[in-house]
Amino acid sequence: MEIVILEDAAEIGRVGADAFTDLLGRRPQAVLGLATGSSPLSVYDELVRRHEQGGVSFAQARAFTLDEYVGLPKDHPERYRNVIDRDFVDRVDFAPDAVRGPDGSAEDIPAACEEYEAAIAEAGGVDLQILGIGTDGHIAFNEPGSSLASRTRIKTLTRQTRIDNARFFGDDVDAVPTHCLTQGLATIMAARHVMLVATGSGKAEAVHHMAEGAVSAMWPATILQHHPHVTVLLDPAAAGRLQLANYYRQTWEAKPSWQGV
Ligand SMILES: N[C@@H]1[C@@H](O)[C@H](O)[C@@H](COP(=O)(O)O)O[C@@H]1O
Repeated sequence: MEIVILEDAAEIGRVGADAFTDLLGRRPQAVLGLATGSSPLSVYDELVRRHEQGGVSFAQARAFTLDEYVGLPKDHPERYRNVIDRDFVDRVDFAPDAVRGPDGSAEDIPAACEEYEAAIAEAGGVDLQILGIGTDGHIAFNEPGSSLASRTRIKTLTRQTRIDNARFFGDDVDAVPTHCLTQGLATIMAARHVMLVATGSGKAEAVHHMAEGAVSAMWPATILQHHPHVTVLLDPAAAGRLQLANYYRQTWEAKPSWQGV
């Protein structure tokens, strides 16, 4: 796991966008994994800026999103599919239907989850997956206790996650759906490169467990310790509880400039 402690969200945006730009330069048909939430926004904003300047195109790429609330109407502004369209997809040049997400309004939920897994596999798997992390160490919506071998499925959201996300639902925790569909931990682990972004002191404990704690379903992001290519982009506040922070800083400073994340 490569831990990179950067100055602020703007620098995270630049380093994160470099990984996408390099990949799409080498492989325009790359398969991307997109995440909703505030953490990836600086990366998306930087990619949009580069796209507008002609520096990167998504026209041949495909993408899969991580998760979706169950039961929100298609036009609900907080439906994750609408959020990712607004935050990123509609601001660049993806082809129509190039971006897919789990179908939270499917009548047959288990069949929709199986189909989603099959679609990712058929596309050849995800080349680069961007991720945020929850304050309790969840990734996508894999809450504590999730099977480390899980695949796309329906999950019940924890009270904490519903409280964390109530800010998007007029601060009304009861308006936050109780269930979601989410890629499983094994689905995420199959991505060839995982890039996790975290900012702010609220994420410091989860980040410490993820990078330096014991691998456990209680902190689902710890499964990433078993992944061969993970890049973690942090601001100093999110890195605030890392025991090896000085070592991570030295490693990044000593990295040859030609070598990307
Ligand atoms: N399902 C999403 C996660 O994918 C996201 O990582 C997390 C943190 O969100 P934020 O980046 O806004 O802190 O929130 C939600 O629970």
